[in-house]
Amino acid sequence: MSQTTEVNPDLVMERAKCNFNVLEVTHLIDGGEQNTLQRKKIENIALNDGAWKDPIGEEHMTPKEKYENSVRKTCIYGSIVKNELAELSGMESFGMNFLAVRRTADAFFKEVTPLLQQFGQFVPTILGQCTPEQLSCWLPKALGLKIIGTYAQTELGHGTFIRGLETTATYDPETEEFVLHSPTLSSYKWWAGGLGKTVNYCIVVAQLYTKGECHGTYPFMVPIRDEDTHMPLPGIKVGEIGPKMGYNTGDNGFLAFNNYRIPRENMLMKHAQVLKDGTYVKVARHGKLTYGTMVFVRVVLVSDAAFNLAKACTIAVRYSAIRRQSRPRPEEPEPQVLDYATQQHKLFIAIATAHAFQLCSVWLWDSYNVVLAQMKDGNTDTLTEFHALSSGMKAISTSDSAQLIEQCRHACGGHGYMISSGIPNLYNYVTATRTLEGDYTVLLLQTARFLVKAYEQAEAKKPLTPSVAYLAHAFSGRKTTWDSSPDGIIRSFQALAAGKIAACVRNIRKRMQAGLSQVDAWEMSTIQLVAAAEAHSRAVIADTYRREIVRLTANSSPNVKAVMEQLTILYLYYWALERTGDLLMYTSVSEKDLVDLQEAYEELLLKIRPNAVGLVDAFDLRDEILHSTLGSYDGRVYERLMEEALKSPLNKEPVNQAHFKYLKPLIQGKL
Ligand SMILES: CCCCCCCC/C=C\CCCCCCCCCCC/C=C/C(=O)SCCNC(=O)CCNC(=O)[C@H](O)C(C)(C)COP(=O)(O)OP(=O)(O)OC[C@H]1O[C@@H](n2cnc3c(N)ncnc32)[C@H](O)[C@@H]1OP(=O)(O)O
Ligand SMILES: Cc1cc2nc3c(=O)[nH]c(=O)nc-3n(C[C@H](O)[C@H](O)[C@H](O)COP(=O)(O)OP(=O)(O)OC[C@H]3O[C@@H](n4cnc5c(N)ncnc54)[C@H](O)[C@@H]3O)c2cc1C
Repeated sequence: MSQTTEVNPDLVMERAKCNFNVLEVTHLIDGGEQNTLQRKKIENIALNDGAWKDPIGEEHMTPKEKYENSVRKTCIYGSIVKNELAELSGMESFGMNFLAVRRTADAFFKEVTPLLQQFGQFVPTILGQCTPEQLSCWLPKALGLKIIGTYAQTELGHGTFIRGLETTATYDPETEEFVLHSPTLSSYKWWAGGLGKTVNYCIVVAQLYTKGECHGTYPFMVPIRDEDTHMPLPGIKVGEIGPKMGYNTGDNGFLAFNNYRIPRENMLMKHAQVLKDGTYVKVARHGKLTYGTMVFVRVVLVSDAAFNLAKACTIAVRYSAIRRQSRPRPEEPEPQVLDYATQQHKLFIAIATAHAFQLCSVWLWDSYNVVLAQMKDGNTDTLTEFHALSSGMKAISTSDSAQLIEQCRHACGGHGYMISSGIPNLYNYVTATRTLEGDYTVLLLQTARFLVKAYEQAEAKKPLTPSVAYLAHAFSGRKTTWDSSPDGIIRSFQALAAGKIAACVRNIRKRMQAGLSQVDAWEMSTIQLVAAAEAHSRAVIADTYRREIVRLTANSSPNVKAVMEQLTILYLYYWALERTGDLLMYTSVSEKDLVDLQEAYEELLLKIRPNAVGLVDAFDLRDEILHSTLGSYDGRVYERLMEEALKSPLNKEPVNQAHFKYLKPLIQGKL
């Protein structure tokens, strides 16, 4: 935690008020004291020297300067953390070092590094899609940054619908090569991070053709730039796609092929092979194993959502503690805005949600490792459920985080709109994660597919997998009894998920009986299917959060236990109150129960209030990582805002030339 000599007196007072051991909660969030120590060690090594600091604020740079500055910092950061990056050589070991490296990277990059995809997708695809020989050839090069790569799947015309990709990879047995071709403008690869200017290699997803037959999409390792001159290779057209809402230091690019040849060995052949004579051999037992990188990144994005939300609430809570506004009691000074119940309503759910997503991400990661281990033994049975689970969690966590980060901006009033508050960059980053790696709606519809099948299993009294075991109770014919205990509320969330899934199934059947095809009946029901998948995912998140907190605080000190319990209950009450209509429909909840619940929620806000600053301090986010005038540990908000204002290039001269060039002639009536 960064310390300065002068700390805003309101923050000093808040920290004195906090009744729990902040460090104990930090350990809990990090997954143990050892992890905290290791994270801090990496942060200290990376951040204590400062050579990476921006010469001028990045927001004042041109796009070209921003990009070049980001590459500069990437190289400094890469040299500092190269040992930690090597840890990636086994996906299972994606542990604390990797998370600490990802977290510390944010001190260097307010937006993103052009090498994000090198570690977020390129290396994971090599790990997940290569044969052992390919792995030993490419993995050391990628980890050692001898080759720099990205993952180019999305095209101008298709992102969601992978089977609709148009880029072709046609095998030529004469030369034992694949010929990559982009037949149309819509087939141009589009979006891949780092592709515009940075990478020299690219994993390209293309339709595989051999012996005149198309076998679907597969990944190919494709050199696109000369390893010495960095010039695009003949047959390659590559460039950057232009300014975006965020990710502007990430040089997302486009790429097209003109009958471009690569050796046969460059098809990533873990799941299917093309033999020298062009024979296609399918190895995988599950049809979607080539989608593996997406599953991996979706899991990572849940932890990313938690981390970025933690940053936003640290900023907004600290700022709300030092910001004083209005005078409800004329005889008293202006209160801290954090004392307003409406402000607490905006912010405490953000803290609880950051905890919920953090714990769910660890649980999801552990479940993923179980699935990977089973797949190593040839068993892909659990992949479908895991795909449904990770799709739903990715959709909800990225979407809720973006919305809550925006809520944190609202909580910071006008100053939250300043780039220097740190919140706009956070929002721009996180809101993109709702779309990338599978759009929100599209992923929830994947979850819904699984839920409808699970419902049919339950109906037929067949065994159910753990995440949908609650469906077994969906056929009692009675409404679930409302009970405002934590377990009772979770049961109600499950009941309303079950009720919504049942309604979808009924609707689909009714529409099919009325003569619609299965596809049309499904399509007509998709609004409800998305709502059902959302309800299911929320029930899983609420249940996991509650279970994990109970488990992790079993030996905690009483005050830590109490405040963690308060946050989980706040989370449950908040979502119950957000879904009162659904609860009335699917449970026995009464009007009085809901009035009581609202009152209990408001009382809970008051209980959490004295610990609010302590709770965000426990996220232990260094000022360098927060990049915020409003959220620094010392709370010197107004001084920092003024310092940043003075850095504006417009303040470098007393009068701007535009005055003489345009305004003066206008004022003088000469225009
Ligand atoms: C030098 C030092 C510098 C250091 C700096 C380092 C700092 C950083 C450190 C570390 C990095 C950490 C990383 C952090 C964060 C990572 C961010 C990375 C950036 C990401 C940028 C974005 C990238 C992208 O977006 S890549 C493109 C992603 N694209 C998509 O996601 C497309 C979405 N579409 C789909 O997934 C599919 O098309 C579909 C699922 C919607 C439909 O597929 P389709 O084939 O049509 O399937 P369908 O016929 O509908 O059948 C569905 C059945 O298939 C099953 N199924 C579908 N998908 C899967 C799956 N993945 N797994 C298993 N099963 C699947 C499904 O269940 C259906 O089964 P059923 O039985 O038939 O019902
Ligand atoms: C910042 C950023 C970085 C990216 N990085 C990469 C990268 O490195 N590599 C890469 O390959 N790609 C990358 N992408 C692309 C990303 O994966 C796609 O944008 C994403 O998968 C969404 O696909 P789309 O753009 O085709 O959206 P579309 O599918 O065109 O979505 C448009 C709308 O249609 C809806 N829709 C689409 N299909 C359906 C359906 N079946 N049912 C109901 N509604 C539907 C969606 O919900 C959405 O509202 C990146 C994107 C962004 C924004």
